[in-house]
Amino acid sequence: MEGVGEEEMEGVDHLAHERNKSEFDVDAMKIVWAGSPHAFDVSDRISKLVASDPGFRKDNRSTLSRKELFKNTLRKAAYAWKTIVDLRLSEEEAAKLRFYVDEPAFTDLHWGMFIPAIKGQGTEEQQQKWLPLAYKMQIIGCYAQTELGHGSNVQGLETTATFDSQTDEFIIHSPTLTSSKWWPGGLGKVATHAIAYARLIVGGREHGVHGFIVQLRSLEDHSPLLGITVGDIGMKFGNGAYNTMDNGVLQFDHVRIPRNQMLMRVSQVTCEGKYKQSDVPRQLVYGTMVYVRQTIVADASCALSRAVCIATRYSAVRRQFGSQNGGPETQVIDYKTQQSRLFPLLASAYAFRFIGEWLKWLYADVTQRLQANDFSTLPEAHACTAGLKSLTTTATADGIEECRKLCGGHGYLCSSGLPELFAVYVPACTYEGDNTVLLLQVARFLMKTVSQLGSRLSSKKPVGTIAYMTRVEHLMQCRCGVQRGFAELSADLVEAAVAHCQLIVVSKFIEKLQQEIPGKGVKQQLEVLCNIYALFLLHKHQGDFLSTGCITPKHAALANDELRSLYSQVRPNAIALVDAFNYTDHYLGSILGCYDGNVYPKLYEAAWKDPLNESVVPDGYHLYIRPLLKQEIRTARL
Ligand SMILES: CC/C=C\C/C=C\C/C=C\C/C=C\CCCCC(=O)SCCNC(=O)CCNC(=O)[C@H](O)C(C)(C)COP(=O)(O)OP(=O)(O)OC[C@H]1O[C@@H](n2cnc3c(N)ncnc32)[C@H](O)[C@@H]1OP(=O)(O)O
Ligand SMILES: Cc1cc2nc3c(=O)[nH]c(=O)nc-3n(C[C@H](O)[C@H](O)[C@H](O)COP(=O)(O)OP(=O)(O)OC[C@H]3O[C@@H](n4cnc5c(N)ncnc54)[C@H](O)[C@@H]3O)c2cc1C
Repeated sequence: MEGVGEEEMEGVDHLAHERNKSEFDVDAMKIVWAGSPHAFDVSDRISKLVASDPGFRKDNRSTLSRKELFKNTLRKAAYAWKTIVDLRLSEEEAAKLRFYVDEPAFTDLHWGMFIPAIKGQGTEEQQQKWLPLAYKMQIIGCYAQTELGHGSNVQGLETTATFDSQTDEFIIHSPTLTSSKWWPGGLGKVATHAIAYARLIVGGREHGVHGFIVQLRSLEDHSPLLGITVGDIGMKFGNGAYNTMDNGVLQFDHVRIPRNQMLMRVSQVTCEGKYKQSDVPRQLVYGTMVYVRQTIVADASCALSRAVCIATRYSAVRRQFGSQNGGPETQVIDYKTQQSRLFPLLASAYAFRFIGEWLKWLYADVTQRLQANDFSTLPEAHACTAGLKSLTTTATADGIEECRKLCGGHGYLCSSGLPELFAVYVPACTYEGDNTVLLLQVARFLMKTVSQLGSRLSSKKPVGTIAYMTRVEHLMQCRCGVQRGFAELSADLVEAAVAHCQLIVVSKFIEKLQQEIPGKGVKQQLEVLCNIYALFLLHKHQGDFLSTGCITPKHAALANDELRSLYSQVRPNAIALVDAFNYTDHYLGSILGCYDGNVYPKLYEAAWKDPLNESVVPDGYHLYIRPLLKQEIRTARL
């Protein structure tokens, strides 16, 4: 291009000088981030497959209407399914392909909730009947629990399921407006079936909330079945964002289903109308939520790492102030304020990755125990998944917004990828359990644990976390010691719950570093990030730590000094640490975060593609602006 300097030419890696500073083996770190060489291979291969296929294009979303956007999402979902079938992708590869397509869609709930609910709460017979249909996508399911009037309070759900022993059926009914199912993803326009949660009534007696498989639409022409009223609940936060998902509203008008469509692993109703509760905790009916919460923690590390990758690369590209004798201005990544905002988020992305790995292990362990009717770790699994889902999604949503601000004005452009990432991600603080409500569950678990174990919550933590453990115990003692009710102290107890979850994240990061971690300099980099995560939180909450007496103001000052030193150690490795996420430019969807750092020409080129620039004189000029300019409207009545 004429007049284009070397610094703006395509094909040049404008971040090469940054990559050359790296002090560790980036390829080895890619394996650590992916979880294993196999996981890296699958992830790398599938992400490139998606990035190279025009059928998965996503750069035009912000210019589509809601109906065009939704139809495009259906096209992509069908295209993804065809790709999976044609290429005979494994379940793992297929899940990765849906992840890298990167568009909220009904498939999230079909694969992420409908199928797990049947696997977790269905009998063997029910699994054998419904799972093959669901795996082949011959039925499309959603998870219909939340209602217009109740979401957090599951036991307050109003939909009824009344057993009719004459016909061996359940009658599913929405008795009130507030009992309308409201929010389930995929429900509005696509799902043919739902796992619907309703109050079970047998012989005039209520037995609490249970799950039922209900067909919603004809498999012939997709029309809603008799007694089913279903639709979309309307536009949501942001323009494109989550509006690719048909979150729906559903009302049942005395819909009849066979008795064998009640999920009966936890409880049963016999054809004689006898209600039987298996000798398993009724909370297993909540099992799908526990499963999704642990996947959401892993998803938090993905979302936060995307935002941090964009902000880190752009912070290395962007120069502002500091020019000496006409030389280049200073890279904003070299400002200590930029580092003190960005690097704790980089450390958090890695911390959440590892806690997500541990939580996946914990969930698998509790699932295995449940199969042997060992329910001993269910309360801890619930508290951990609830608390870590709350902690990581809050930190990630706040972190994505901070990354947008770290990119200055250009961070506010859709082409930065950050507004869309925030808009799609932020409901994670609400769905699968409002984050405060979930922390109250953790607080309840801590109260019970303290009352059972006395002051020491657990001695099973690495030495480096003594301060964190003491902080939790101190916060709990301050609350439990006071003779006031849980409700009165709930705001304080939630703080203790957050402290407990932060203790878990720090201790699992330290445990991760006790493992064999191959690659030159890799473990050293992770140790730096672990220390940043732990010391940043200690600095942020130093009031708590000082009040325990286990650190002094001098310790707090030393911790802050150490943080600055750690930021300096990260600085030369920052670009390599985000390269280790191995995201394609397609998946990042960000000009500011593009791999080659050639930002300005891409920003400029993208601007002219906006539909508003299809004409140099905008529609409306002659009708509204020209009269204004010509003052022909002076007499017009405004
Ligand atoms: C789709 C996902 C795909 C992939 C995932 C990857 C990334 C994510 C990306 C996108 C996600 C896509 C779409 C979003 C999907 C969102 C779907 C939803 O939102 S589904 C609806 C979610 N709804 C909730 O989470 C409701 C929250 N409320 C509750 O869980 C409960 O009401 C409550 C708050 C726990 C209260 O329960 P309850 O009223 O029964 O009573 P108690 O508090 O007294 O508890 C009694 C007793 O039970 C224990 N307990 C409670 N819950 C559980 C549990 N889940 N497991 C085990 N034990 C539980 C509790 O501790 C008490 O024990 P006790 O103290 O008595 O010993
Ligand atoms: C994008 C999106 C997708 C969703 N997908 C699905 C889906 O597929 N299937 C499905 O079933 N649902 C879905 N939901 C619904 C979601 O699960 C609920 O919105 C969520 O559980 C929160 O419940 P709520 O809306 O009733 O909030 P509420 O509980 O009404 O929360 C409102 C406020 O009240 C506070 N509050 C509530 N109870 C207490 C308490 N006991 N103590 C202190 N404070 C309290 C909360 O902290 C919050 O500040 C989705 C929601 C969203 C936003």
